[in-house]
Amino acid sequence: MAGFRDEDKRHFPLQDIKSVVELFRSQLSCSVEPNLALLSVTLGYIENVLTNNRALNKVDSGANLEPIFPVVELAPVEALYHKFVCQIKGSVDLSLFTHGVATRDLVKKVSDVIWSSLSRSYHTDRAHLQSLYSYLTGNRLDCFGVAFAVVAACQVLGYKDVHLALSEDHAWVTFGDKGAETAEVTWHGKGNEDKRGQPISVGVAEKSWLYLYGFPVQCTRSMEVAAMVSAINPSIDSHTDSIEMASLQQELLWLLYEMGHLRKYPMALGNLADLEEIDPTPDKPPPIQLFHEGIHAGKVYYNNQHVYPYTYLGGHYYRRGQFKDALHCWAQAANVIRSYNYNREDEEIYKEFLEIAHELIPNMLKSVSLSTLQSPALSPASSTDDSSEKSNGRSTPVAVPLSPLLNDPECFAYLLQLYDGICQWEEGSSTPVLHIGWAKHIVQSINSFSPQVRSKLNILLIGDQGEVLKDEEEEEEEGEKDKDKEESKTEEKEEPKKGRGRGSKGSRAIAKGKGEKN
Ligand SMILES: CC1(C)CN=C(N2CCN(c3ncnc4sc(CCF)cc34)CC2)S1
Repeated sequence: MAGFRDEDKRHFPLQDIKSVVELFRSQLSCSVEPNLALLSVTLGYIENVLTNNRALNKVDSGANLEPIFPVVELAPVEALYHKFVCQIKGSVDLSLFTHGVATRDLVKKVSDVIWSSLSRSYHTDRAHLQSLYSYLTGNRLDCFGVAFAVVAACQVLGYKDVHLALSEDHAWVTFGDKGAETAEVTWHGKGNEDKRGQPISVGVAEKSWLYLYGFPVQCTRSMEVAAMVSAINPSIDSHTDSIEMASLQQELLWLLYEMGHLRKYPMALGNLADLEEIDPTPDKPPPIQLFHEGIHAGKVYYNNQHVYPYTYLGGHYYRRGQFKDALHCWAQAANVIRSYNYNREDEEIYKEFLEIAHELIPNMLKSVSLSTLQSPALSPASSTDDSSEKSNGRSTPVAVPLSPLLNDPECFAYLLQLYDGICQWEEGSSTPVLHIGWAKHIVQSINSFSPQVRSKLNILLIGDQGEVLKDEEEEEEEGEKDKDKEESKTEEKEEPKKGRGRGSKGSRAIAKGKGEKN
């Protein structure tokens, strides 16, 4: 694996965002695959300068201290790259391994080399530990960074078959013919024994979200570049982001988007959409389109087993006050999680649903109730008919109608689908999901809706082919008829009830407001 080629060197010294984008463009455009180690060192170097809140790299522009983009010389980047190459080639005796595709022993050996060179103790969940710059200058990597470093090291050793596999909260590698083999190369979460060297099969069999039912993002080299760009962390501290670093990430994600490398990467599309929501780039597709492209990718390439595309969009609608659309997204997210069994390593997605149910939805219900109370039509001071004021000197209490959201049966149906999905997630799981705190919020949320709406609900039974099996009224009418027939009917053996959950032919219920169009 050679270092920077001449056409790459001409971009140095990097002076601004544009020069970094052009370096990435030339690395991604040429016939030889992009050099993961070189690009990761370059990004890590820039991130380190722009997010270290040392005053020295800031120019006092009067109003506030503006960090200036660092000048990145070729020499220090190439020096760090060669340090990586020497360490990897010096630790792996390739004569012990077959040429061509990698073996499990090779992958495990590379993982051991990275693992054993990490510093003894450091906080692994800190920021800026994702790049090879962090590894080479501080011997520290987070769990994603270890997996990425293993893939970059295998690239240095000449193995083109070793690739990064990404779930929504874990990373591992694929290798061998057609990338058919899998191996753990890093740890996951806290207090879990690492399974490095083992294939992924058990996690998939357990139906845990962490392994996405065997539908992870299988990266190409360009998607591994997208992963390192997605992993950029612009935060200087918990309250401040480096504008330059966020802007660099945004422009690199647009480069990758335009080259088609985000097409099968829902989370990177979500990252770009979030950045665009904060600071829109002129003449680019709007965030809403990117979020929907992420959902579409999840459906087309990953059997709709990914949850984050729906919670990315749900968060976007929530922040814009489009609460019905947010509820619909969260119901669809729950519809994905229902097919999994909860496992102790799935805490991240548990926390996601907990925040939706215990913070976002209560805040939403509170805010729509408050806005109704404060709406001009209702506040006595501004009411047109102030006769009540004159007659008894006190305004007569005005019956406060519930906000449209709380009168909308579809919103109520989405709320029920959200909770039903979480309940089904728990069914058959080794670890419980719900506790009494959930019940409190479920009752509070359901009670926020008007009694009328809650009575208007109509459950349509939809078969696996999408046909309407029957709705409640039909069911009631049939119930009447059945009673009449019961006497005459001889006992017949009932069809065994079809199971529920993934892959079963069981019907599913769709809750709609009465009289809704189908
Ligand atoms: C809807 C959300 C809560 C917003 N941000 C989210 N994420 C931020 C970005 N994330 C990611 N973005 C790109 N690629 C990856 S690979 C991976 C698993 C560890 F390797 C995580 C992740 C994780 C999820 S999900």
